[in-house]
Formats: sequence, C-alpha cells, structure tokens
Amino acid sequence: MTDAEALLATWEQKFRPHPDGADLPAHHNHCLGCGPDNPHGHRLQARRHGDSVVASHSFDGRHVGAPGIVHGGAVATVIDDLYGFLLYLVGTPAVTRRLTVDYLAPVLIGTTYRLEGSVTSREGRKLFVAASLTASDGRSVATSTAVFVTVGVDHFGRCGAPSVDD
Ligand SMILES: CCCCC/C=C\C/C=C\C/C=C\C/C=C\CCCC(=O)SCCNC(=O)CCNC(=O)[C@H](O)C(C)(C)COP(=O)(O)OP(=O)(O)OC[C@H]1O[C@@H](n2cnc3c(N)ncnc32)[C@H](O)[C@@H]1OP(=O)(O)O
Repeated sequence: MTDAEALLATWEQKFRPHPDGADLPAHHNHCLGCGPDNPHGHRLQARRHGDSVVASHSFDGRHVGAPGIVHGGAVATVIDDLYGFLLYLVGTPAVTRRLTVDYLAPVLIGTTYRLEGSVTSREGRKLFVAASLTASDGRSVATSTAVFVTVGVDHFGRCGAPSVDD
C-alpha cells in the first residue's frame, strides 16, 4: 500500500457517525487548517454540535496582516477548514468550489472567537454551507457562505500526496 493509499484508508474511517458533542478528527496531521504536525497551521479543533460544527479558536502572530489584526486569508483558511469538519457529519468527501467571507469587524490576534458552521441546503452534488465567527461579547466579526461539491475518495488519489506521511 502506498502512503497515499494508507492515508485515504484512515481518512475514510473518519466519516463514521460522530456523537453529538464529540471532538472531530483532524483531516490529516499536516492539514494547514487542523493538522497538529503542521508548523504553519492553525490547529483548529472542532466538535459536533447537533447538525453543526463549532470551534473555539484564536489566531497567533504567524497569522498577522495589519498590525494586531488577523490576515483575511488566514480567517478564510480557518473557515474553509471548519467546513471540512462539517463533511464528517454529511458523510461524504467534498471540496470547496466557492468560498465567500464578509469581514464585518477586525479579527484580533490572541483573541478567542467562536466558530459555527452548518449545511444550509443540498442540491445533487452541491452542498451550500454557512459559517460565522463570533466574539465573546456576541458580536459577529465574520460571516461566510460556500459551495462544496461532493467527490469520490479517488479525487484525492488522482491528486497525489507528495509530502503527507500519515
Ligand atoms: C492522495 C492524497 C490524499 C489526501 C486526502 C486526505 C485527506 C483529505 C482531506 C481533506 C479533504 C476534504 C476536506 C477537508 C479538508 C479541508 C477543508 C478545506 C477544503 C478544501 O480546501 S478543498 C481544496 C480546494 N478546492 C479544490 O481543490 C476544488 C477544485 N475544483 C475541482 O476539483 C472541481 O471544480 C470540482 C471537483 C469541485 C467540480 O468539478 P466537476 O467537474 O466534478 O463538477 P462540475 O464542475 O460539473 O460541478 C458540479 C456541480 O456543481 C455546480 N457548481 C460548480 N461551481 C458552482 C458554484 N460556484 N456555485 C454553485 N454551483 C456550482 C455545477 O453547476 C454542477 O452542478 P450540476 O451537477 O447541477 O450541473
């Protein structure tokens, strides 16, 4: 079995049912959004909350854009990865086809935010999803919508796995 095949085998198991409140597994150890072994990563940790996924997350100095403010691309990365956790609940792999983010207020380095994402509708292979990033005082600092398109696991096999070792 190649490294890529071994990875895909472990990944398929992550689509088993997850009980409400359960911590959800990283997509893989080097995932930019959630992998624990990626030194550049966000190490997002998400859990199931009913039909949604939620996370408590803070950005650090690696993610700065304007001084003190998180780079918008870093915010988009974390939201995109949150949607990736939602796929465990949907039960099928999918990839981001379209991602929009409304940046409503500065996201601050070293401040903890609550993320929540859910599926709003599904049409054939298209999953329409939405997410929010909320400050501790309840202010919404970013909202997002995205379109994911379901793919077979073979999609990832076709793309190869040049530097992923688990
Ligand atoms: C061997 C290595 C293994 C590694 C894998 C291990 C682990 C995997 C880990 C994670 C993977 C999954 C998620 C979790 C991870 C992180 C979360 C972040 C997710 C990402 O970071 S993921 C990367 C970025 N992402 C891409 O890399 C996608 C590139 N792209 C494509 O690969 C193709 O583009 C594809 C496959 C998407 C579609 O291609 P296609 O040819 O299969 O399908 P087509 O284009 O026909 O669209 C189908 C239907 O969607 C409709 N449609 C299209 N666009 C629309 C839009 N904007 N709005 C509304 N509807 C739209 C069409 O209208 C049609 O609808 P209809 O069927 O009704 O006509």
